[in-house]
Amino acid sequence: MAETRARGPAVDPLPCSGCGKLIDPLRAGQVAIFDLRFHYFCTSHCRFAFLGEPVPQLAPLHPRALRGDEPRASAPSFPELPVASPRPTIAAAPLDEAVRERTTDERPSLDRISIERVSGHRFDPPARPTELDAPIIDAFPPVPLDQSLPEPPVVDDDRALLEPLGQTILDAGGTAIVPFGDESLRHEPEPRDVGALLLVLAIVAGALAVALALAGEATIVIGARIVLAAVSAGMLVGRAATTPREATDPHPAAILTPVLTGLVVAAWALVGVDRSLAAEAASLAGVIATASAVSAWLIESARQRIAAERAWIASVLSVPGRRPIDDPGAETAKEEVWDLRPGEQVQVEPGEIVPVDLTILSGDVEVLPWIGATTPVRRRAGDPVIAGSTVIRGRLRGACTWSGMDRAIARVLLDPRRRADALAPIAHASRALTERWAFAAAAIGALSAFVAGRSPVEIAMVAVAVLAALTTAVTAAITSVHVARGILLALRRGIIYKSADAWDRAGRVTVAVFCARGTLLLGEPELAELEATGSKLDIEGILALAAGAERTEEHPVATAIVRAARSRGVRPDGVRNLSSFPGLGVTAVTSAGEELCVGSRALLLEQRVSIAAAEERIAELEALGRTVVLIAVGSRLVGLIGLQDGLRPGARAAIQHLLDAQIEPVLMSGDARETCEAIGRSLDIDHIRPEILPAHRGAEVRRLIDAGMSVSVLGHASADDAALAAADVSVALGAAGSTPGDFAIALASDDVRDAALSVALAHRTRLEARVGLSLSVVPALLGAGVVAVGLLPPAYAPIASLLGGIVTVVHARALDAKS
Ligand SMILES: Nc1ncnc2c1ncn2[C@@H]1O[C@H](COP(=O)(O)OP(=O)(O)OP(=O)(O)O)[C@@H](O)[C@H]1O
Ligand SMILES: [Zn+2]
Repeated sequence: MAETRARGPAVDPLPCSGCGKLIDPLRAGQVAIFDLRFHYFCTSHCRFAFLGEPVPQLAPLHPRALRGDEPRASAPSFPELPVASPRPTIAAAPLDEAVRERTTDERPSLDRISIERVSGHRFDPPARPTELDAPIIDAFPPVPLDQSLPEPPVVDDDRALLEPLGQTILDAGGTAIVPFGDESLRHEPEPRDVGALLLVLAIVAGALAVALALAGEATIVIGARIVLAAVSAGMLVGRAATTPREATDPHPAAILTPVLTGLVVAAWALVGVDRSLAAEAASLAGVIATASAVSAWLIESARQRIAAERAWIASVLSVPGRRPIDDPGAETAKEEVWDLRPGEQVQVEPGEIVPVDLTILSGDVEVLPWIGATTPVRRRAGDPVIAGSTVIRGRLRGACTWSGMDRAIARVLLDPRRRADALAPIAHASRALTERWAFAAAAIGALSAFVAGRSPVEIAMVAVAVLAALTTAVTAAITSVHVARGILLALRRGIIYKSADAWDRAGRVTVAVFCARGTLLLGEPELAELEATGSKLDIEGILALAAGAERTEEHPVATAIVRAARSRGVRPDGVRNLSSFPGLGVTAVTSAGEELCVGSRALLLEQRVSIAAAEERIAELEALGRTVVLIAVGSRLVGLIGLQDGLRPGARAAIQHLLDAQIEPVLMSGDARETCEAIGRSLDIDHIRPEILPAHRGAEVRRLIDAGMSVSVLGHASADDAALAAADVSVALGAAGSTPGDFAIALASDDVRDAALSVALAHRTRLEARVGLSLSVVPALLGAGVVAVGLLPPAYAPIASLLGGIVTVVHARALDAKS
């Protein structure tokens, strides 16, 4: 499935709102929201045509000039011509200057995309502790969850546009722009419009059917009410038949069944002798139809914002790619292409959006690493970059890893077959509730009415009322609204869930294990202490031996020691017979022929070196959070080195996010217990797993899982692979877009806060989804119960359910407003 549909999200073509020509909505040149509806246009011309506004003085648009591949000097006849970047450019707030610099000779252009991002929260570059003895302090105060999310795109229905979202796709030829083409298609109403109209009619007719109860109980009145209810039902059937079904909608039959059976029961009651029962049945039919229509309208309004944001992201992702040309002297790459596939090479120029997930092959670039990111980061060869990132500086050449619907962002957000809001277990469960369990509840209601000895018509009314109360559009789809919001909130931080299931598991995590080095710690320790423990060697001699032993090692500890020797002008000793013990240290033979051992206490104990003399000092340093490396020559301890690693920015905030979500943070490290405890104290982590050898990390994680916990592991691909692979939920920093990892959650950033947020957010949204479902189901169940035991007439069940639906949607929209 690696290379399905490389052309990007596949969507049915829609007519351009300006000229009517059929276009792919995801590649529309311009997208705008008017009157709460999306409009797609081939070009800005079409947009002006649609708005009935004059086209600004762009004069004869010359496609070649528009493409910007002709030097400005050679187009003197179009002095006012805005030179459009051939592809969308996202100007992010903090980088405005960078982009402006590049385009100073360009006037603000209509065709150039420019989505202003409101910069909510900015990350500053990680601060390195300068003082070696600096205490472990967090460079950043905890960021409250709510505050840390950047602002969403502005969706304004007041003709202030969600400014042009796509970019004109121009033919290379000369006649690409057809400003006013086929007018005949222009006012063709869209299915969604028809659906909205039918809903309004259904509500009006249904409400009339109920209101006419005031006109008494004459057969003719009851008959008229049933007819009105039938009209209302007809509108709902018509809407179901004409409006395309959302992936998160329940089967229309489930929603329509109570509406239609309500009518049948009313008609049945009408032929009976009991006039007031017939009136009640007519009311019930009217209430059900009205409630059903209102519920459909409510859910539409609840998902309006996420739908807009989703469409916005889809449109940003719809950019063409470019294959690099092999002639290195050439200025620009070849034609724009839509069919990039995994493995192919891609070239992205500064200012352009990355069209596919890729791994950088060459180029040292600065990018905004995801859609909506506000802080540029540096990426080099070997780093993954996801589609939707914007290259700020430097030309990027990469190998496509995922394209089309397989792109990291598209997978759970846009692909109808993988959308998390349709497939998440909780969304599935609420649809199943309306599609199946509601029928069981109706049967139970009918049974209790039967036991109470009520008439067949009454029994049928109770059954229909219970069914109608539980099968509402709000109940069926509200959880998917919450899930979608969670996915979108996460995307705004570059957090990518692999699947609906991964999101769900993340929401159930109880323990978050940090692979300490590089995740909570900077992974760049500095030499803080260098001490001799005997009189055999001076400190320079000790450092020379240690550096000699470590000079071929790649461990951060080794790098720190070699670096310290170099900066002090100490020449590493020419040691031989190096052998390295992962997670412990190294042994060797000194140039003088003595046995040398550089490493942790565990290594020295294994080599039968007594460390009793220095025990106290070691404990002292470890209590400060130092990694203590011991040096022994000829089985005697000669010296020790204290290394100080700093906390990564945001480490404390990351822990706070977890604690807030009631997830227990665990520090897993190869370091000594005392050291880990010191780090744990400074971060508020109680649960420490120290002195775990690299080879044992997977087993350690499995042990936690066996103890009944749901474990996520937060770490880096390759460095922490063993632990990540064993986790219930693996969270890989900086891995979004890369191929090899099969992580439940991949981050586009390298920020440990985002790693913590990825599980905390899933927790929070999962909880919100459950609250939403309860708000909708509990009143419905109460109403159904009251009606089933005969305390109130049957119509009260759908009414209670409708009130619940209103509260549910108010809750969802309040959360929207907050996020
Ligand atoms: N090359 C080395 N030289 C000296 N000591 C080493 C070396 N490699 C490991 N050690 C010692 O073993 C300990 C454990 O190392 P390991 O690589 O397992 O974890 P770590 O560096 O502490 O990272 P983490 O905190 O992520 O587990 C180190 O703290 C250090 O004391
Ligand atoms: Zn058009």
